Amino acid sequence: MSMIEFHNVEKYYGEFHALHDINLTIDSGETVVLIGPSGSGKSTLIRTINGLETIQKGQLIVNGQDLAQKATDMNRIRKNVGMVFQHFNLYANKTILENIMLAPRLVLKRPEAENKKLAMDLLDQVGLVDQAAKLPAQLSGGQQQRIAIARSLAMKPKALLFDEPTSALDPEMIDDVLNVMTDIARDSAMTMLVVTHEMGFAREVANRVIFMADGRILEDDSKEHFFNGQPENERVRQFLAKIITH
Ligand SMILES: Nc1ncnc2c1ncn2[C@@H]1O[C@H](COP(=O)(O)OP(=O)(O)OP(=O)(O)O)[C@@H](O)[C@H]1O
Repeated sequence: MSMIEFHNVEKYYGEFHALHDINLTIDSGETVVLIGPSGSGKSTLIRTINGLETIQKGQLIVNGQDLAQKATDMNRIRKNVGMVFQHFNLYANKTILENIMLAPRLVLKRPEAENKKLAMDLLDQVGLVDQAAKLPAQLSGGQQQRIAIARSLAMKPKALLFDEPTSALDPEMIDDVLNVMTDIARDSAMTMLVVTHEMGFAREVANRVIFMADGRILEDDSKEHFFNGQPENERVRQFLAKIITH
């Protein structure tokens, strides 16, 4: 079953044409990595999926709902589709535990004891159970990002979108975050769409790799073909040669 479907989608920022004729289907349970040069539209594409950006043309269906229809309830979409941002976006004045418990309490009305138990289990899963009472600023960037992931998981979403989750981190913290993401990709049935420059992660866990440039999808391929075969497109080959030698 498909979780996300783009049909001939076009996106403009004023006059600027940011997404050109996007056609893309992501099935439930797939892990898809989205790569491409800076400014190619990766963030824009991912942000349209939970309505943070609107599209001007075409059709975008998420979890069976057409985002262009007025009757579509964006809150329901966001309940089912979580997002992890580059800069964590934790609530600065709330404890780590509260950060995780807040949305399930307010949106899902999950009973308090059950909510707390799930939050503690998730803290355990991301290796930070001893940090529950702290404030976000008392944690490292890598720890904050793992909390942001736990917070998204607390909503039990069907899909998780990651927008460059490790680009703001010091190098020594990147693996801790990627390991958490790898475990989710392997152990859960969740759909994951990940914008990242971490090719090791893509090689290890992606089912598919998508390459964008200038607002267009130039390549949409199985991981095996993408890394082992020769991508058809010259720009994709150049991009790969550059990042892999770095
Ligand atoms: N709110 C906005 N208003 C106008 N233009 C925008 C806006 N957001 C993005 N853009 C433009 O759209 C294009 C695509 O941006 P986007 O952030 O989606 O690219 P990206 O591939 O995610 O880049 P990066 O890897 O640098 O984050 C860029 O040219 C950018 O300047």
